[in-house]
Amino acid sequence: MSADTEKTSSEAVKGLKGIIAADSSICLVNGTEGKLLYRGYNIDDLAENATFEEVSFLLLNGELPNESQLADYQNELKKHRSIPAELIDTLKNLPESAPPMALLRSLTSLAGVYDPDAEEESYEKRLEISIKLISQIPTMVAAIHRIRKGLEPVEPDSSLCHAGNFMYMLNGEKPSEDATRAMDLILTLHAEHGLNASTFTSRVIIATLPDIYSAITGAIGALKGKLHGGANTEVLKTLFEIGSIENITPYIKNVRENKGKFMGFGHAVYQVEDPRAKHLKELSRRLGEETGEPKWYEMSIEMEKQVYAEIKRNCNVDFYSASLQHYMGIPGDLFTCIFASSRIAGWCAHILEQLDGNKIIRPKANYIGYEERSYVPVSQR
Ligand SMILES: CC(=O)SCCNC(=O)CCNC(=O)[C@H](O)C(C)(C)COP(=O)(O)OP(=O)(O)OC[C@H]1O[C@@H](n2cnc3c(N)ncnc32)[C@H](O)[C@@H]1OP(=O)(O)O
Ligand SMILES: O=C([O-])CC(=O)C(=O)O
Repeated sequence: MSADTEKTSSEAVKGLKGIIAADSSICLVNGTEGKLLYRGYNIDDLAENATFEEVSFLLLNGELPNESQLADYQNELKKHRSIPAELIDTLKNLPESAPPMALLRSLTSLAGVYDPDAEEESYEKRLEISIKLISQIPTMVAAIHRIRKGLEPVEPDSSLCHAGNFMYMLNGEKPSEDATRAMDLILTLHAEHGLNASTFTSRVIIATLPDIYSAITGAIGALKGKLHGGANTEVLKTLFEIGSIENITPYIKNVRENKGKFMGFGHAVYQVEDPRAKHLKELSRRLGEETGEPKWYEMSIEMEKQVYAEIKRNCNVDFYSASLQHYMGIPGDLFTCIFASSRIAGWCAHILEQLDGNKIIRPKANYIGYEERSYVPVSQR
């Protein structure tokens, strides 16, 4: 009998909640204190002071870069920004109606096919592929955004920083300093979060020793789900569906009566406020004022209050990122792709960590099926 078919009395831990599945020095998520550290640095410090270039370097390498390391890293990111023309050609032939995350998942897989280094196994090459992916996922996302709007993709601009260039490739216009900072903050806050579902997926895949593109393609698939990264898209849909503050109470009643879920609320780890939410909330407030459309922010504030009163769950990172990204002119169905453009840094850091002293990840199921039984020929069933 294989391990899976052995009868066992032990019970499965649903969702593997609380199970320690790896040693990791990348990120601490303290769910009772509401504290998040990337490589020991508090997310509040990073949100206020660091750029995504510094944060992604930190996640990959374990330390913040000094000036010359940062300059080299920025140059490397810039060098890799363009994606193969074949990806653009393929994208133009894929259905425009496909969800952007499905397009991103497909393009990432295809990028691996066109990367001559994809199967390289040295640490140096794997680090280079990681940097390439951190650089190119935003280029893919911007191309997806523009092509489905019937526009040509915009070539990257090497005079712009990572976040500024991302905004530029999305909109075709040089972004303001404020818009660049807003994107930088979103990228910093979403970059890493321990063994969440998509990161765990990336580690499970890389542990079988395929190539990094395979692991990232799988991670994008996991992030797409609405219980994970896909929740931000659902939050904006919810706000639009509710439409005004007066409709929040009946909406909540309806969700409860139908045993539904409040998207952007609850968390597998945080029992207190998600430490990232306040940063997104404050920026959403500011942009709501600046755009003269404070309604979505104000509705979010009221939702937060009423949902907490109803289910005693705080909002998570996906909640205020919805109104915020809406104010930034990003369409709702692209939000999860923006999330992926950030979380790629965490995924790659975990992939490199997993490969250092790798062991295949293979838990065991508590078999609850039939005892052994005899095959019955089809004519006798
Ligand atoms: C980047 C991220 O991935 S952050 C999370 C993004 N996802 C969402 O916002 C989707 C809505 N939230 C949820 O579905 C959940 O809170 C999750 C998936 C995030 C966490 O799930 P769990 O770890 O099971 O959380 P928890 O133990 O608190 O949930 C227990 C019960 O509380 C209730 N609950 C938790 N969150 C919610 C919610 N948002 N709305 C309604 N009820 C909820 C449910 O009854 C849940 O049981 P169920 O999942 O069987 O329906
Ligand atoms: O950690 C989790 O379970 C979900 C996640 O990715 C995040 O909150 O950023």
